[in-house]
Amino acid sequence: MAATSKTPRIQRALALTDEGYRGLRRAIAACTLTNLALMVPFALTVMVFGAVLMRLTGDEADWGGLWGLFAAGAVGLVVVFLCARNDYRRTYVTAYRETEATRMALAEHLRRLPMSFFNQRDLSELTENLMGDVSSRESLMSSTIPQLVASCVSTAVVCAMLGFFEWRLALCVFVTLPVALGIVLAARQHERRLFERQTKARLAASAQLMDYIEGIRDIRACRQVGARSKPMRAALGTLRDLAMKVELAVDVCVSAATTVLQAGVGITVFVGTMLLSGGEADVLTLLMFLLIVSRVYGPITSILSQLPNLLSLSGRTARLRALAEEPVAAGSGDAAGLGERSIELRDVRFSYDGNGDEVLCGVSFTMEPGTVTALVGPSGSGKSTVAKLVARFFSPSSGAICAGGVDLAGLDEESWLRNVSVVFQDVTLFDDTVMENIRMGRAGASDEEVLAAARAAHCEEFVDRMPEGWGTRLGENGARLSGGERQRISIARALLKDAPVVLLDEATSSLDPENETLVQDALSRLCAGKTVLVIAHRLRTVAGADSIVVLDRGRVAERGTHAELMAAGGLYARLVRIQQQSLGWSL
Ligand SMILES: Nc1ncnc2c1ncn2[C@@H]1O[C@H](COP(=O)(O)OP(=O)(O)OP(=O)(O)O)[C@@H](O)[C@H]1O
Repeated sequence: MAATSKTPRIQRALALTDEGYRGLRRAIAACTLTNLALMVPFALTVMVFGAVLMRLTGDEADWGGLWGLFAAGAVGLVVVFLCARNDYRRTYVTAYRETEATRMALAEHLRRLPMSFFNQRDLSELTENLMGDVSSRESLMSSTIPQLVASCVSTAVVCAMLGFFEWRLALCVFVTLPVALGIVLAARQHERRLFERQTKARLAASAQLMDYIEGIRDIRACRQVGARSKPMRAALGTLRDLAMKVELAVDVCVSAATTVLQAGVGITVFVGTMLLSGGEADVLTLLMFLLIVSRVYGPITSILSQLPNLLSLSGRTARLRALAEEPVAAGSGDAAGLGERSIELRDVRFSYDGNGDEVLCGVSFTMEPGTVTALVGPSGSGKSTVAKLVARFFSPSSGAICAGGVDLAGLDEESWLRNVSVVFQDVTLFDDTVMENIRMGRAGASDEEVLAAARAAHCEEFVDRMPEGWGTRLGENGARLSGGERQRISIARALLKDAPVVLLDEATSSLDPENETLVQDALSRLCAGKTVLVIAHRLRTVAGADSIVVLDRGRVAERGTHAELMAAGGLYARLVRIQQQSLGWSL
């Protein structure tokens, strides 16, 4: 969907795919054809009307010709039906297909963006982009743009035909059109600003709603129902006020333009009567013009009422374009085999917002292949951030993380991630079956392999209690699972993936002591012979690590084995002592 310099302007303006742009052109042609075909029955009606009028005024009517006109009318109706069917297929089918293609392309593009992008963007904003903005474009593609262009073409044809009959009356019919258009165009800047404010207010309101719904449990627990609903009420109030302002502005503008346009009827009657009384036009011509005026003003009025929406589309498509053109994560190198080599952090610095406070300030250490490195330190010292950088979810602001001497920044993100199994604190689950949620660890794994991994992670015990066992759907983000059950699913995924690098961030923090012992056993099997980075607050679980790195405020404070660090009597020894005192255990 990303545009190039050769992309036609309209395609770029509407953020269309190549196929969508071709479809839109075909839809416009089909719609124009329908509008022109619709003129045939109308022209025949005028001709029949003329013939009947001749009979009424005493002239000899040509009945044979009249029957011919009726027959042509019947054929015309069939042609109109066929054109309308083709028109429907082209416009609606094209719009719906393009909507689907755009959403899929954007979702796929989002998947390839660096994680830092999601740190700066709200989920509700992205949802609005993918659903609201694309839907608005769909409705304009299906029910506005083709009809608008077709109406302009057919109006121009009618204008030329009328000019051929009687140019002065034709001028009267259309003299008000430029003024009406001018009113709509003059108001567009004001309306565009209002539309933009309305979009911002909608985003703010949906962010407030999402916050409120996600936090409902805590709001109730803290008895904050009234207080927390205030910002949501304010955001919804702003949205309501802006919606009314937009409606009012559009309505006033369209009503004024339509009234000016309709004045053309009065002008046509006035000038027509003058011409008739002066003998410069006959009754038939005047009646024909009045008939036609009523026919052409309908589509023009609908164009005028649709124009404000069309003019507001530019803001929405600009957001779609910006999203589609967001640069994907850099690096394309193949990471095959690098997971089996040593992983080295070289003076890594990192801040989440790119230029704010540094979370890591020059971290350096090496993880040898097949060894366990434990990362410990006070809360907020940057342990999880290191794990995320090794997984390449983010890239260091400076310094480098190298596998086998190759900088991860130059590698294709997905290629590197094939080397890495992660079990993090926050487990993401999908609204799918237990089986498929575990199979995410390795797409294409057989049912037997999935079940073996699940059993090794001790998932069986809670899955057996579920109504449909392994086929039970987990609900949105695994809503029906406890924290410990979610972690066991995550461990099962990692076991199934069986990658050479394993990142464990508080992998057993939500488990009770009995389950923790069982899962530790599964984790030992997962980690055997792998390069492991383990983060755990309970220091006894990392005492056996080959190397322990102690982080403090984004810096490596100490490094060594458990015995060395205890002997050194530094931060690690102090943390161990505090835990011993609070938990009453000893090593
Ligand atoms: N997505 C984020 N955006 C901005 N800042 C973040 C983000 N994630 C973490 N931080 C900040 O980075 C710092 C380090 O966080 P990190 O999660 O790495 O610490 P940690 O040592 O793993 O903490 P804990 O032991 O409590 O899990 C913290 O000050 C935190 O507020």
